[in-house]
Amino acid sequence: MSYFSAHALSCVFKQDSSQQNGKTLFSNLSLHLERGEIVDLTGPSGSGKSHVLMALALLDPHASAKLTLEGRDSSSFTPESWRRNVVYLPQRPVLTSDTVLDAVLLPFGFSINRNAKGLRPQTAKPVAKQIRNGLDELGLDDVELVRNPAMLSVGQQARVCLLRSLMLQPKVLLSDEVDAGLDPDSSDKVGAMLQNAATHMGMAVLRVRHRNSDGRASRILSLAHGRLSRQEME
Ligand SMILES: Nc1ncnc2c1ncn2[C@@H]1O[C@H](COP(=O)(O)OP(=O)(O)OP(=O)(O)O)[C@@H](O)[C@H]1O
Repeated sequence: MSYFSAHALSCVFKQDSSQQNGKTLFSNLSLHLERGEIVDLTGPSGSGKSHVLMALALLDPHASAKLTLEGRDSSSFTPESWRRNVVYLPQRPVLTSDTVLDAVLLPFGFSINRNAKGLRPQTAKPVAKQIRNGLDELGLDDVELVRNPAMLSVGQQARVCLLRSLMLQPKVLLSDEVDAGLDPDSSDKVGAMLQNAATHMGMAVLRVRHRNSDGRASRILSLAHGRLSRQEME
């Protein structure tokens, strides 16, 4: 039994209200991820990689699939609890909070800014320290916790979003080109942090990447013309 599996993974854009004559982006794909495994997903632009990831997180209304996590069918989860376990990290960073700190804490439903209500100071300090350390590890040591995320570059925002996703400690992380616009050193830091999460937390990571292999993935899958195939490792 695989840690995470997808069968009959399909994405069809319906053209009319009768739900007939749709455009099929992909159909009947299968994939699996083992605990603590990093797998890369490559393929031409527009081949549907993002839609695969969104389908796995039950975020794509055009997609259908039979999904299991640790042997449990996705239908036995609420969509919310599935998405707490299977987190999609989108290609375009979305940070709406006023500070980097609040942006990272947003999914936890609390704030430790000046008007903090929900978190006791003895909890707030270690969490802020953990976020600080995470940002430093990702090469964001010059980004203050009080900085407005809108003032960050896209590559910086992407790494803040990555840290936020990792702090949720999902069982599966679906990472959509998080290192796309980064220099090689920053990209390596992102890879190292994902590897750390896989090794020490057992997180299964599926990464959409256009870069050359960084040696961290155990398998590389390629999506092209609606088909998923395993690529030879270099
Ligand atoms: N409503 C729609 N109707 C028909 N086709 C659509 C629709 N929405 C998206 N598509 C198609 O889906 C594809 C985009 O898929 P996706 O964004 O998953 O690709 P990708 O492989 O992640 O691309 P990239 O590498 O450029 O990010 C495109 O081919 C686009 O034409």
